[in-house]
Amino acid sequence: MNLFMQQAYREAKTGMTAGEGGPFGAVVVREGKVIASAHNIVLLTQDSTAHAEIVAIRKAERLLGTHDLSGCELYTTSYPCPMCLGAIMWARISKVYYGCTPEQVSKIGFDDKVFYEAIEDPNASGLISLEHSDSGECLKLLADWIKKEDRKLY
Ligand SMILES: Nc1nc2[nH]cnc2c(=O)[nH]1
Repeated sequence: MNLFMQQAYREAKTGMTAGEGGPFGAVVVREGKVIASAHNIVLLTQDSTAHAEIVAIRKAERLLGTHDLSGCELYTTSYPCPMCLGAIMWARISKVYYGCTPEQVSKIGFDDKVFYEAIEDPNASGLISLEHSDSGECLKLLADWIKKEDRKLY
């Protein structure tokens, strides 16, 4: 096994053995060096967003003092769920190595694949209702932002 994937694997094993979360680990690497590694801590922290990839990204960003992880790679023991894939893209990580597939993860009861299917048409999924509301007022925020001279896009 690749050394970075080995570290992600050990993270996953440690986390699940301790009862901190599901069997998932992730490592952020830059120029061949580990910047941060983490495992899923959803159960430990009672935080549904504390997936291995998100925790690793947060640690790496805190350590490097930036929200921009371009040039970094991510090793994760399973294919990222839709939330993590979004976080990975927001962090500008452009290379991901994954171990298990969403199909394999779904076989042990996690909903990663279900959510991927729902995202294609959330309102038709039966899982969630998304309703457009107060658009005029909210649009003012965007107008204010575009007028803000010191705005920083990320
Ligand atoms: N890739 C991945 N899938 C998950 N599904 C539930 N939790 C996780 C996680 O931490 N990582």
